[in-house]
Amino acid sequence: MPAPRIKLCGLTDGTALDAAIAARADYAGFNFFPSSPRFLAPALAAELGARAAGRIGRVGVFVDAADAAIAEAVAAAQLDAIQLHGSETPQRAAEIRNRFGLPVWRVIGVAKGEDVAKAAAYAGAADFILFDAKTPKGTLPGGMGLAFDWKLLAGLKIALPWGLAGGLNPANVAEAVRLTGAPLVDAASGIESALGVKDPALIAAFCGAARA
Ligand SMILES: O=C(O)c1ccccc1N[C@@H]1O[C@H](COP(=O)(O)O)[C@@H](O)[C@H]1O
Repeated sequence: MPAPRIKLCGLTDGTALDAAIAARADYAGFNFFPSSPRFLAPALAAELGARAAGRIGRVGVFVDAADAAIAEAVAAAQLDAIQLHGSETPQRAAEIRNRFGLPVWRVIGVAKGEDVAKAAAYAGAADFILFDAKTPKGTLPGGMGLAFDWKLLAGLKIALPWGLAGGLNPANVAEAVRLTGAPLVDAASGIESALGVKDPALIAAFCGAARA
């Protein structure tokens, strides 16, 4: 099984970004959801986006965002892809893809087997599916460190490239990859020493374990 690609999400400072690049992560996630503890304001997004250029892919995370907010972030951070982590329909995902000319990653929240099947509706509308744990109502839609039952992805048949998120950390990512065969893994809180504070040692450990 080839090693998975790695996305490290919610980077908010140059030290964490440099650690992600040094650990050979494939994507840096920049969070543009204002309620997130990992929210990145446009001025800092511009700085990190420029620092990342040509060294790591830049993925912007949005939750039911308006076009104007997406446009501002795309321009500031020079995004390479747009991750939709809200309740965006296939129609809205396709509209965003057409409007911004960037690959769209659609997140599917999983609690039960039937949730996994919802990914099929995004064929032709999104470019990539990211399965993440469904979070409790009234909380953040992601970045909560919650995992779902990875066995729900057993025998997955899907027309789009896909990845796994939700509660991944240096201690469990190897097992998650072994059980699911995920071609990409994504972590936010599992590489932090405190809420919203990325830890370079955990970043290195996560990338090493994901590839082990
Ligand atoms: O990280 C956040 O704060 C966040 C807020 C709103 C939507 C998505 C968010 N993060 C995404 O959720 C996954 C899983 O997070 P975790 O590893 O379980 O903490 C993360 O990789 C981001 O893509």
